[in-house]
Amino acid sequence: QLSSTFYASSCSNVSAVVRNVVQQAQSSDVRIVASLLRLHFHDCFVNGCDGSILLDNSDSIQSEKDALPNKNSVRGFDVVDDIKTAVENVCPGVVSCADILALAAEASVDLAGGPTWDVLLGRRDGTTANPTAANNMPSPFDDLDTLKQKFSDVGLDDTDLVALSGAHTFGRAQCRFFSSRLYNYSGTGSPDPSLDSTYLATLQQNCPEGGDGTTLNNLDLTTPDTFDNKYFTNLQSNEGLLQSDQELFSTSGASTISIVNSFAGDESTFFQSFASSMINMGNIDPLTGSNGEIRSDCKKVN
Ligand code: HEM
Ligand SMILES: [Ca+2]
Ligand SMILES: [Ca+2]
Repeated sequence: QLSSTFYASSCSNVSAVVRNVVQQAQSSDVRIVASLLRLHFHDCFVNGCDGSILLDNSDSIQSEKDALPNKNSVRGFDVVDDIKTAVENVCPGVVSCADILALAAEASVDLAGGPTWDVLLGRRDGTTANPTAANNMPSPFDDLDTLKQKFSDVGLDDTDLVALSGAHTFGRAQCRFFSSRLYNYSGTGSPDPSLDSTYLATLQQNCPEGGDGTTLNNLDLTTPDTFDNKYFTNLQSNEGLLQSDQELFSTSGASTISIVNSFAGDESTFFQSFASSMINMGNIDPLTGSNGEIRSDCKKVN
C-alpha cells in the first residue's frame, strides 16, 4: 500500500531535502546517523510507523519519550524538526513526520557507508502515543526467545531480527544497558561467560562497578561509525556489547547462529537483507489514505 513514488508529483525532491539536512547534521555529529536510524525503529515498534515517538507531553498526550527504553536515550529530535522545517519550506503540508523518519533512516545508513533502498512512502501521522507499548520494546536484557517473540508480534521473522540487529554496527550505548554482564551476571558472581576477556577488561574499565551508568561505549568496537558487517564478526569473537546482541550467536542451538555466520561471511548478503528488513519494518501498521493526519509540527498533533 505504501509506494516509493508517493510524493512524485507532490514533493518530488523530498528525499534529497531530507538527505541534505542529515548530511549537515552528520558533519558536526558523527553519531547522529545512528540516532536517526534508531528513532525509526522505536517509532515502528510502537503503534506502527506513525510518528508516535515524536509527540511531546501535552494535555491529551502521554509521551513515549518518557518510557524506559527512550528516556535519556533516544536522541535526534532536533534534527527531525530541522528536516521537517526544510521539507515544509518546499512542500508545505504534504509530507508526514512518519515518512520523514523512514527517509532519514535510509539517508543515515547510506551516509555511514551502508546499503541504499527505495523507501516506501505514504504513511500518515498518528494522533496518539502509547507509552505502555514503548515500555515493552525489545530490551537488551531479553533472552533470545523473547526477542524473537517481540519481533514476530510485529510480523518480523528471525532473519529480520538478525539483520536489523546489525544496526548496532554504529552508534553508542550507555553502561547501564550492559553493565549487568560485567561483574555479577545473572547472580553468578562472575561476568557473562560469552564475553571475550580482553573486551571485558576494556568494558570494566569504562564502566566501573557502582558508576552512574551513563558513560557511552561504541556498539561496534571494530568500526564504530561505519555501517558494515563487522558487528557480525564481532559476535563470532564474543565481542557483542549487549546481551541481546551476543545471544544471537551464543545461544546454543539457536536458529540465528547460521544467519549471523552468513552475514559475517559476506557483507553484500547482509546489506541486501538489511535493506529488505528495513522495508519490512517500515511496513508495520502504517496509517494511510484518510487515516491520521499530516502533522505541521512533528512534536504535536494538529
Ligand atoms: C533487537 C533488539 C534491540 C535491542 C534490545 C536494542 C537495544 C539498544 C540499546 C540498549 C541501545 C543503547 C541505548 C543507549 O545507551 O542510550 C541501542 C542503541 C542503538 N540501536 Fe538498538 N536495539 C535493538 C534493535 C535495534 C534495531 C532494530 C535498530 C535499527 C534498525 C537499532 C538501532 C540502534 C542504533 C543505531 C543505536 C545507537 C543509537 C545512538 O548512538 O544514538 N537497534 N539499542
Ligand atoms: Ca509509532
Ligand atoms: Ca561498524
